[in-house]
Amino acid sequence: MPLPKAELHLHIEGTLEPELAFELATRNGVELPYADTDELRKAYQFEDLQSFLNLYYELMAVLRTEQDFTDLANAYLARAAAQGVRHAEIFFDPQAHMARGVGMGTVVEGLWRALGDSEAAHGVSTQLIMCFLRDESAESALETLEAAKPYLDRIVGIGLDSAEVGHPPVKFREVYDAAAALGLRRVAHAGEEGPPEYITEALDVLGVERIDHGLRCLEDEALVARLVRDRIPLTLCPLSNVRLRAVDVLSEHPLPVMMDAGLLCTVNSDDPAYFGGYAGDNFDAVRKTLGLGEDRLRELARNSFVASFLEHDEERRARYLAEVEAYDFR
Ligand SMILES: Nc1ncnc2[nH]cnc12
Ligand SMILES: [Zn+2]
Repeated sequence: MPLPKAELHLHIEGTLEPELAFELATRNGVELPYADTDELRKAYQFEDLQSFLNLYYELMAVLRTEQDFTDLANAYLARAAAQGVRHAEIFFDPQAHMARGVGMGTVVEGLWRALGDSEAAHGVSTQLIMCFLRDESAESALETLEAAKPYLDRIVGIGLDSAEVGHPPVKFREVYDAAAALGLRRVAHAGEEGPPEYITEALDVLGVERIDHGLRCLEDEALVARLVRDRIPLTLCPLSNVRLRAVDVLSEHPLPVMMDAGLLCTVNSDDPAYFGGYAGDNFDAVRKTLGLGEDRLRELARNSFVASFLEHDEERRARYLAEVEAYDFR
């Protein structure tokens, strides 16, 4: 049995495996510019975040109907469950679909058909976090929040993703204020490729409760001290960082340094279909390559539930935490 964990940084569109992409392309009559799954997999060589995003957005063209989103989410939940994920807070990118004429309702209802059954079908509790694309305009983000209003009972919070450099958090002050007024939780990608100032700004201007990635906080000692003091969780994604060249090789990933510094770190998969592994694979990789011992692995699993948005169900959080403490690594 794998170590129980929560996944807090997972883009559902980034779980689109080549096989499902081709299946949906056939179902929807969408032409993909790749002969087969092998050729597609060969395109998974990325130089940076943008080179990945280009393929990520291109492949989304196969997602058209509610059923497509249901199938996508069910495939992820089955894989996540097999790797010990007990709770998943799942990002989705509505603007990337609405730009193709796929409505907010299609996306949310489609995902919800899988998420609503997930506890019974997969043993995984779930929440949805709607992300705004930071390389789109602030007005577009506001329109997206407006379009989500009929579905807010299914959305726990908002996030900020896509191309980071040149799109500072402050650009989204208004939509984050509006979301907070609606009672939505707030997170944002910051310090993946962007500077540590973006992390500070996400905290001060957007009022985020967790930082997605946050890797570059290490360049600012005072910021690290603040993140430690305020117990701000970081949703790290080690395999993603290697594939997108935020770190050169996994053996040089700063996760152990960050944990030693007292940061509240979690380990997640980001876009597992593209980066070579799901949540459990990320745990396995840091265990083997970074030599993390049982105490550290248990700490990461504990942190994932501490950092999760389970305030509406503290009994459940306590149950998950008890599973982590009782876990026998042998
Ligand atoms: N790692 C990542 N960073 C920013 N935006 C993303 N969208 C999907 N994956 C992302
Ligand atoms: Zn991400």
